[in-house]
Amino acid sequence: MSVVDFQVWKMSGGMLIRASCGKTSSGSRIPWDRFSNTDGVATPGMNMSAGHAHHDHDHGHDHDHDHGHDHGVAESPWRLALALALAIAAEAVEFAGLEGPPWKSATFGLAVVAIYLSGVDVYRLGIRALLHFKLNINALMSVAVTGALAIGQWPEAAMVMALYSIAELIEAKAADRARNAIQGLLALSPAEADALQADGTWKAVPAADVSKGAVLRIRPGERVPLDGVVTRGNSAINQAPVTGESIPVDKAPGDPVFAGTINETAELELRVTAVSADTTLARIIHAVEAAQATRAPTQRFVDRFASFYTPAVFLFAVAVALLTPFLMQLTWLEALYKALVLLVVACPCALVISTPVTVVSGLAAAARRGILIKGGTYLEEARTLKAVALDKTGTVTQGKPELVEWRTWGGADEASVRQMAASLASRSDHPVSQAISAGLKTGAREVTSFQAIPGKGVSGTVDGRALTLANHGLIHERGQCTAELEAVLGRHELQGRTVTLLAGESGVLAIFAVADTIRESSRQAVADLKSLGVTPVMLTGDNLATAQSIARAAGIEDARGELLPEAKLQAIEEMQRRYGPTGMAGDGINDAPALAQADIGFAMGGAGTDIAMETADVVIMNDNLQRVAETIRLSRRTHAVLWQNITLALGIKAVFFVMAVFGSATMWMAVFADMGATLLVVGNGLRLMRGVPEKVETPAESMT
Ligand SMILES: Nc1ncnc2c1ncn2[C@@H]1O[C@H](COP(=O)(O)OP(=O)(O)OP(=O)(O)O)[C@@H](O)[C@H]1O
Ligand SMILES: [Zn+2]
Repeated sequence: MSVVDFQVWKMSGGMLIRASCGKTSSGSRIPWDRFSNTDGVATPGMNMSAGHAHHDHDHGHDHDHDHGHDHGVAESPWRLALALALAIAAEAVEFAGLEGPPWKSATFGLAVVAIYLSGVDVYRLGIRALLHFKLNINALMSVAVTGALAIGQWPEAAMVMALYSIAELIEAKAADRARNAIQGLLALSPAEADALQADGTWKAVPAADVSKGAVLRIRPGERVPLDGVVTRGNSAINQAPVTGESIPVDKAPGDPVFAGTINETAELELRVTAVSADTTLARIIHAVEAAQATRAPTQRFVDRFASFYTPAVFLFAVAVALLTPFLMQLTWLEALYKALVLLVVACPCALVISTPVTVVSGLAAAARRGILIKGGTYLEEARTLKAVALDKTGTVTQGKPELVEWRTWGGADEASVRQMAASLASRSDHPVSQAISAGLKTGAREVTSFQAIPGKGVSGTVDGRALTLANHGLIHERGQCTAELEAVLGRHELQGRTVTLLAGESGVLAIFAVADTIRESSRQAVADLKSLGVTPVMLTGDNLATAQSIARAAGIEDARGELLPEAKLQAIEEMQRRYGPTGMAGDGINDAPALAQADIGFAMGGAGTDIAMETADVVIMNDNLQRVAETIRLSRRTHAVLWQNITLALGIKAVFFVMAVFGSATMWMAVFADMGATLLVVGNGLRLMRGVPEKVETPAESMT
C-alpha cells in the first residue's frame, strides 16, 4: 500500500459491515450509525440488473442507495415474541383440526396480527426494493409471506415472518457485539483526569478538556486518561490494553505512557502529549473502525455469489410454479407452495452475514493484542506470506545503540578528536550519530557546510577542518583505508558492532564502535516465523559482517547488509520472485519504500516513525516482532473460519433446496434452518474474538 493509498483508505467513508442481513439494529450509536444506513436495498450485487452486479467494491457504499433514510423503530424483542406466540397459536388452531368459519377467521386473524407485529419493516423495505426493481432479502420475504397468505397457508406465513424477524434481531445483536469489542477499548481510558491547576492545586476535570502540556496525577490502581511523558515518580504500568503485553512495564521520568493503561504500583505525574481525540488508543480504534470499510477478498466473493444466487433461485422458483404442474403432476396450489419454499431458501442471510462478522472479530482480536490491521484484506492475506524481511535497527534490535568503545587512530590528539566527532555527530539524528554524540559527552562546536550522506554518514567543517564521520564503505572509497584498520574493524563487526570512522583530509582520526542490543523477543519471533513455514531475512544499511553477527544471534540465516533504501526495495522484489508473497517489518523513514513494496508491511508502532506507520498495512504497537507471526496465525484462523462458515451456510441451503424441490420441506422449516445457520456462522465468527492462539501451529496444521 502506498502513502497515497493510505490517504484514500483513511478517507473511504462508508462502512460496509451491515448490522444484519435484512434490516438494521436499533441500538447503533456513533460512529456505528454510519453502518445503519445500509438497509436491505443497498446490499451490493443483490439487485437484478446485470449492470450492478459488479460494483467497485472499494466504494464506501452503493450509489443507488437511498441516503439519509430514517429507519423508524426496529421491532422490540417483546413485539417479536408476541408475534411468534400468535403464529404458534395459529398453527395450533389449524393443527387441532378445528373446523368452521369462526376457527378459520381466528387462524387468519392471529396470522395477520403476527405478520403485522413482526413484518412491518420487512414489508416496507421489501416493497421499496421491488419498486426499484431490486431483489433483496426483504423483497423475497415479502413475496413469500404474501404468497403464503394468498394460497391460504396463514399460520405458515405468520411463522415465516416471525422467525425471520427474530433471526434478524439476534443477528444484529451478535454483529453489535463484534463492533462493541472495538468501541469497548475506548471506554478503557477514564473520562476524568486529575489535573494540576494554576494555583498549584489538583482538580478532576473532563479528560476531553485537557490540553497538551497539562500536568496530570495518576494514583496507583487508576487508568491513565491521556498519553503523556512521566515527569515525576516511578511505577509499573500495565500496558495490555494498548500493546497487548500483559507484563507490567517500569516507568520513570522521561518515559512515555499511553491512555488506557493501568498504573499499578505508585503515584505518577505526567505531562500530556496528546489530547483525547489523538491518543494512541484513540488512533488504534479509529484505524480499526476504518479498516472495516474495506472489503476483504472473501467478502467480495460472497457478495458476487449472492448476486447471482438469489436471482437464480428466484427464477427457478418461478419456473417451479409454472412447470411442475405439468412435469410432476402437481396441483397449481402445490406448485405455488413449492415455489414459495424455494423463495425462503433463496434468502442468503447466513452467507452474507458470516463474512463481515468473522472479519470484524478478527480485527478486534488483533486490536486487543496491540496489532492494528488496516483492512480485512491484510487480515485475510497475511496467511499467504512465504517470507518476511526484517529491518535490523529498531526491529530486530532495540534501536537504541550505545557507544561501547572508541579510540584515536594514527596518533591524533584525543581531546580534539573527541570535540570534532561530537560536533558532527550532534548535528544528525541518525541513531548511530546520536549514540556517538551521547557517548562522547562533550560540548559541540560550530559545524559549517554540514551534509548528511544517506546510508553512509555525515560530513562538515569544524574549526576550518573538513571532516567526515562515516562507515567503513565511504572511508574505503575515499582511499583512506588500510589493512591494519580493516583488521580492527573486523573484530568489532564480528561482535555485531557498527563501526564509524572519523576522517580528515589526511586520513582516519578515530574509530567508534556502537552496539545495539537485540530485542529479547526477536529470537522467539524468528523461531515462530520458521515454524509457520515463513522464511525470515534480515535487511540493513549496516555493514554485512555486523548484520550477520546480529542475524546469527536472532536465528536468521539470511542477512543482507550495506543496503541503501532503494536496495531494500529491490531486495523485497527479489524475495517476492524467489519465495512468493513477502512481508516486511521495519520502522524507519528509509524503510517506507520497502514497506510499500511488500505484500504486507508491518511497522513497529512504539519506536517507529510516522511515515513508516502510515505506509504500513499493519502497525505493531508494542514493537514485539512476535506479533508478525501472530498476525499470520490469526489470518490462517480467520481464513479457516470464513470457509467453515461459507460451507455451512451453503450446505444448509443445498439440503433445503433439494428438499424443497422434492416436496419434503415446509416454509417454516426453511426459515428455521436459515435462522439456525445464521446463528451458527455468527457464533463461529465471534469465536475469533476470544483471542489469538498462543500456540504455534505446525505448517502442516495450518494448511487447512
Ligand atoms: N548520520 C549518520 N551518522 C553516522 N553513521 C551513519 C549515518 N548515516 C548512515 N550511517 C552509517 O551508514 C550505515 C547505514 O545507514 P542506514 O541509515 O542506511 O541504515 P540503518 O538505519 O543504520 O540500519 P537499518 O537499515 O538496519 O535500519 C549505518 O549503519 C551507519 O554506519
Ligand atoms: Zn576498507
